[in-house]
Amino acid sequence: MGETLLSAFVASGRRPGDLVVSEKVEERAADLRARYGVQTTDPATAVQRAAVVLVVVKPQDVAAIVQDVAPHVDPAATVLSLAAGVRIAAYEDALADGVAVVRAMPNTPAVVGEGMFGVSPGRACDEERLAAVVALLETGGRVAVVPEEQQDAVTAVSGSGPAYVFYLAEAMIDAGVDAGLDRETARTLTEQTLRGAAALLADSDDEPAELRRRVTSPNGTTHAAITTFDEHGVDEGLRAGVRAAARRSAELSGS
Ligand SMILES: NC(=O)C1=CN([C@@H]2O[C@H](COP(=O)(O)OP(=O)(O)OC[C@H]3O[C@@H](n4cnc5c(N)ncnc54)[C@H](O)[C@@H]3O)[C@@H](O)[C@H]2O)C=CC1
Ligand SMILES: O=C(O)[C@@H]1CCC=N1
Repeated sequence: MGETLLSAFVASGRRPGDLVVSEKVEERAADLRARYGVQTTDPATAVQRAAVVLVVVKPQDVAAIVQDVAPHVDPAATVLSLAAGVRIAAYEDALADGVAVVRAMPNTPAVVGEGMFGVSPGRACDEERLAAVVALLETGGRVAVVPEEQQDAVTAVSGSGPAYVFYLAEAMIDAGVDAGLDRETARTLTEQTLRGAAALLADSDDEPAELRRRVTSPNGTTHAAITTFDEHGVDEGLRAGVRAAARRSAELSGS
């Protein structure tokens, strides 16, 4: 995820010389230097002159790294956490007063500049510092600002959401093969249908139910498919799955 953001920053025109990366696996650090032209150093040195400090390690590694860097973070800096389930208070307790904290839940389409970030500002984060973080993340996709209590819902909808779409894609491709298509053609048809439907949804002010109605001829093929989905409880299953993700997110963040 850190590299995804790094590549988005560089692709959007940020100068590699303005970015400092800390990566403990030296081979990986060398690779990042070679491919992006950034400097790498240890975390405490990396944060010293940083206006924005991104924390993109596994949630269980956050406490140790924040402890390490806390004395070196500029009080005027913003710490942006991308770690799932780690609460703003955990950062605020460890960092000096005045350091702004922003918690963000990314998703993997940021790799292609189409990510969705749900961001929540902490108590020391003013409008100006929040706007700077939003502008930074917009290089990797869209940003929605939500209160921290809604981060479990964001995680369930957009954080895990790409996996739900890939799950649908797997089923559509397999069903296409069962219906007689070769796998490559089934993938092309599925891929472009998902892309086209997503673009239409994004472009339209109409509700998804209305867009669906326009595809559905009376007693036609779409009607046959949707009726079968309903008989199999697909809608109910999806809603239950998203609720389970939100519950799991709450458990993981200890709330
Ligand atoms: N919403 C989503 O779809 C996803 C969210 N994430 C979030 O992003 C965060 C990072 O996850 P990944 O990128 O999958 O983890 P990762 O383990 O692939 O990357 C973390 C990197 O940080 C380095 N690192 C760890 N501790 C370090 C230290 N003390 N000093 C310097 N470098 C250190 C590791 O060597 C590793 O290269 C997680 O907290 C996760 O919640 C990650 C992937 C997907
Ligand atoms: O599956 C997970 O727990 C993480 C958080 C959201 C996406 N991946």
